[in-house]
Order: sequence, then structure tokens, then C-alpha cells
Amino acid sequence: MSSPSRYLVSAPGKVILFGEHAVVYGKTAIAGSLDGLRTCMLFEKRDDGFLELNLPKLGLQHPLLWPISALPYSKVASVSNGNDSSQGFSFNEELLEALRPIVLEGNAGNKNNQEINELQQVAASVFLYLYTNLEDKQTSWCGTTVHVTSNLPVGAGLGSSAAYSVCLATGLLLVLGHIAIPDYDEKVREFNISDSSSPTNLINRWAFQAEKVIHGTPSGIDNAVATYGGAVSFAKGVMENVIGFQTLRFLLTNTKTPRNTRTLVANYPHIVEPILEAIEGISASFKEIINSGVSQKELNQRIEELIDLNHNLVNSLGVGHPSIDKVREITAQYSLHSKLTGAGGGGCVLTLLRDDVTNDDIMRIKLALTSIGFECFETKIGGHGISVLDASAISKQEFLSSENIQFSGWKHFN
Ligand SMILES: Nc1ncnc2c1ncn2[C@@H]1O[C@H](COP(=O)(O)OP(=O)(O)OP(=O)(O)O)[C@@H](O)[C@H]1O
Ligand SMILES: C[C@@](O)(CCO)CC(=O)[O-]
Repeated sequence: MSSPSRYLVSAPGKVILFGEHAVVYGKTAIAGSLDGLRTCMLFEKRDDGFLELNLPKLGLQHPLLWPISALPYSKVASVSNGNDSSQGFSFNEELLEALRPIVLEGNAGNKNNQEINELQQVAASVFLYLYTNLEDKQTSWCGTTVHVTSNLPVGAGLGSSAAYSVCLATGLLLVLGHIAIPDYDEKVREFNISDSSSPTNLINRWAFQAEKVIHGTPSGIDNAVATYGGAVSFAKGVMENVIGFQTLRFLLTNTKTPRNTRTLVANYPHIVEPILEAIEGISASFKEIINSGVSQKELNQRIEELIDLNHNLVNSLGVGHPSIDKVREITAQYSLHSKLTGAGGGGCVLTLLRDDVTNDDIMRIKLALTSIGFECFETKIGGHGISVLDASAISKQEFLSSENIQFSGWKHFN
């Protein structure tokens, strides 16, 4: 059977319930995939030896273009054999350095690439970093065009970079013949991180590399959630399913504030260590409570206490912001509890919507928040991680106008 000439891939955003920042220092965090907030990519076959990347969500109206022959293949020899104990590969700084001028050069005569800003350069570097590593001379694709769409806010704490990284890793692994579209319509939720032959693990490892291009030293929780989906407890690259809170409803508020996500940890490691441990205690308490069989009312009340505790602790690491305080103030008027989520310093705020909150109140809260320029999403946690589709029958136009179209027939890796 011939391989598809187009692939569609889709990965969810994530929300961190407890443990952001602390997880970077090896503490346990709890997070889940976002229902309905996803990034999608269409990979189209080319036969002219070029790579094309379209990034409209980053404000780039024209395509970026590179000849495959310009990639610095001489820098990749050691990558796949490297040994990064946390997730499987070592990061190739030398390759990233070599890609910097190439990102801007593009093909001769194409000035487009030179006009791109720093965020766009990072997104392009991720693409070329993965492609250079994964290119397989056996592939029947002599180039690819990538289109990206997303309903996730970028740079707001909901894991848009992880969804981007997971989609790119998956699409390129498919295009370059390392993995194939699976047969499964539904995912069996089992993690076996040590099984290096599992396509899901391969995707997660390469997405982690991509996250390193964007973030430097990420914990790996965001790419893990975007890859595996569902709700997880995560520490030091090790993950467990957490069940029992997929029924909870949340309001996410994007304060749209430029973020300052730098914490005090690097400057005061000894002072903040007890704070990081206390944050880990919150994740542990959450896991205990969620499995304890307490009534829904008691469960909600305890989660709200943990939300406040976590917010105040992470706030003391220096990633609070007046816009986050504003959301907490408005939701508190309706007796609801909120915390920053993700890297903080602006960005998104998570509010637990208890069962007893009326739809009228939710509407009023949303109105109060949107009237001061914030953006709200009502969501549940859980749902599929990376999903793929043979898109041979889907045109580029259909894909680009697909915001409200649900493509059917998605497949999932087990
Ligand atoms: N739709 C997209 N198109 C292109 N690049 C994207 C897209 N979404 C995310 N990115 C890449 O991810 C970067 C944003 O990552 P950043 O970590 O700042 O935000 P986030 O992932 O939304 O937040 P957090 O990591 O706190 O959850 C962008 O600068 C870009 O490089
Ligand atoms: C702030 C942080 O903990 C979460 C970002 O979504 C960073 C990370 O885990 O890599």
C-alpha cells in the first residue's frame, strides 16, 4: 500500500492543576489535557527538495522556505545515541547553533525568512532541528509543506509550545518513515515509558527535544500531557494516570498580559526549597483526596483549599501578577477559588467551577472578566493526546477553513 501524501496531526493543550515550577526541580505535579483546545498540523508532500512552514498564528502571513540541502547534517551524528537519563536523548546545542543562520537564510532570492521576529525564529528552529535529526534518506517525500492551526492562546500557560512540538515531532516521524498511522480508533491508556519501540514514547522524546529548543530546561510535563492525553501525575519524567477529576469543570482565564516567568529559585535555592517541597505536598494531598471516596461537596471544598495554598506558594516564588490577582478577586466575589496555571507571571488563571455554581453566575463571571479585556474558556480535563489522520482526501483549503469542522477517523497510538 502506498503511503499517504498528506497527514493531519492534532495535539491538545494542557492545564497544570498543581505543581508548576516545582516540577522543573523534580517535584510532583498534576496536569491534564485540555478538552477542545488543540493545535493541528497538515503535512503535505513536496517533490522539489524544499521545506515550507506556515505560521499564521504567530502573525506570519507568508511561508518560510528552506532547501533541504542547506541543513547541517554533519552535526547530527551523535544525537540519537546520546543518553539523557530523564527522557532518552541528549540535546544537540551544536546543531541548534548551526541552524541559527540557516533559519534566516532560506533559499536564495527569498527575503521572507530574514524578516521574522524572535518567536517566529524559535518556531522555525524547532522545525529544522527536528527535521535535521529525523531525515531518513529512504523517505519517498522530497520535501514537505506544513500548515499550522490552533485554538490555543500562544504564550499564555496552556502548553501551546508543547502542542506545537508534539504535532511537529509526530508529523515528521510519519513523513520521514519512522512511524506509521496506527490502527486504533481509541487509545488504551497505559504508559510504558521504558518501551523504546513504542511510537508514542518516540513522539514524546522528540517533542521533549523540541521543547528544549523553545524553553531551555523544561520539566517534560507539558509534552507528556500533549502526547499521552488524559490526566497525569508527573515527576522526573515518570508518569502515572490520575483518574477521578475528569468530571470537574474549570474556567480558564487568559489575562493576555505579557509574561515574566522568571522565578526566585535560581537566586535563593535554599530559601525556596521548602516552598517547592510544600508544593509537592499539595500534589500528594490531591492524589490522596481524589481517591478517598469523599463526597463531591467535600472533594470540591478540599480542592479549593489546595488551589489557594498552591497559588500562594507559587506566588511567593515571584511569578504572580496584578492581572492574576484581578481574576482571583472577581471569581472570589462568587465564592470561587483560582490559581495561576503554567508558568504564570501573567498568562492564564484556573478556576474550579463547583457543581453548585449556576450557569447565570458563570455567565456573569465571564462577562466581568471579558469586559476588562480577558479571554475565558470553559473546559474539562482529559481527552485524547496525539491523534493522527490519513489526510490524502483533505485539501489544504478544507484544513485551513476547518476551525469548526470536525474531521472524522482520527487514529491513536497505543
Ligand atoms: N500555533 C503555533 N504556531 C507556531 N508556533 C507556536 C504555536 N504555538 C506555540 N508555538 C511556539 O511556542 C512558543 C510559545 O511557548 P510558551 O512556552 O511561551 O507558551 P505556552 O506553551 O503557551 O505556555 P506554557 O509553556 O507556560 O504552558 C511560541 O513562541 C512558538 O515558538
Ligand atoms: C513552569 C512549568 O512548570 C510549566 C509550564 O507549563 C515549566 C515546566 O514544567 O517545564
